[in-house]
Amino acid sequence: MIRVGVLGANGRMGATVCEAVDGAEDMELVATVDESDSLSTLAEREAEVAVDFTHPDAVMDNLRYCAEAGIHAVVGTSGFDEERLGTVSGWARESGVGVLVAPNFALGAVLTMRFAELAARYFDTAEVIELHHNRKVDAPSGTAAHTARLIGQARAEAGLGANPDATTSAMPGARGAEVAEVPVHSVRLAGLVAHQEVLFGSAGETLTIRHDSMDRSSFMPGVLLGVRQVGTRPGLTVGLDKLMDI
Ligand SMILES: NC(=O)C1=CN([C@@H]2O[C@H](COP(=O)(O)OP(=O)(O)OC[C@H]3O[C@@H](n4cnc5c(N)ncnc54)[C@H](OP(=O)(O)O)[C@@H]3O)[C@@H](O)[C@H]2O)C=CC1
Ligand SMILES: O=C(O)C1=N[C@H](C(=O)O)C[C@H](O)C1
Repeated sequence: MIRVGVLGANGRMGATVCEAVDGAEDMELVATVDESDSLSTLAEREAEVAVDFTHPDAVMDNLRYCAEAGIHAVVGTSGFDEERLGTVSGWARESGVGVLVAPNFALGAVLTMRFAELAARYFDTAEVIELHHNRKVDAPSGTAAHTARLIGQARAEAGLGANPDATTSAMPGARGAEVAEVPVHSVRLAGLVAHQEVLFGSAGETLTIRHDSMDRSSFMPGVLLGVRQVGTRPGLTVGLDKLMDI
């Protein structure tokens, strides 16, 4: 049995993770932690793996605690850039724990990112539109930022320059945020869960890759896979694709 603690247990994702861990035959939910609880609960209850779905402002303190306490971590919380990943990688290396940071745990979203990475070199222009529920605190989504970075890297490796774009006059925000020179547009709408479109265009053709999470259960197989494997992967792993052989 893997002893699991959940950080952000009362949140939308945390509550769903608690149910999924409870229902997994090879896991035991030993600790639930929210903002008013002490992180030391994790060590007191001898958690082996902590799952973090909290807030970009909280996740770094949580991960430093887990590394110091020798607890592996599966992280879904957004807000990771290269600097944060470097810091977490250092903590994981020093302590010997495994840390999995996954921008998105839904299988279809992981495939979307991989397909986008493959397609990027073949098209002149690329843009990302992400659509989420209106309670989401950050924009753009971690998934969209990660997708844009993968596209930007693939374009650079293929020797493509910036998106050709004749816009010389635009209202602030009209062309979205730029991540790795890829425009990223964020929609926030009551009723949505998590959705993304990656659009590619060249002369005479476009390619649209779309993924929809209609329910938070879509993230659970990926989270449980992460919990099962993180202890066998010391150091930092970024992206669920590394555990899926794609
Ligand atoms: N990688 C993936 O597949 C997915 C990632 N996410 C990401 O997960 C994160 C959480 O999303 P969601 O569940 O919708 O958000 P919620 O706001 O519903 O949940 C966050 C929870 O974390 C709690 N919290 C805040 N600070 C701390 C802290 N220091 N220690 C412990 N708990 C804390 C909050 O408590 P309180 O409300 O009292 O502040 C709240 O219960 C976001 O960053 C989101 O982008 C979401 C879905 C999928
Ligand atoms: O806040 C959410 O809901 C989600 N957050 C993650 C992100 O920022 O990419 C993953 C998914 O899009 C749902």
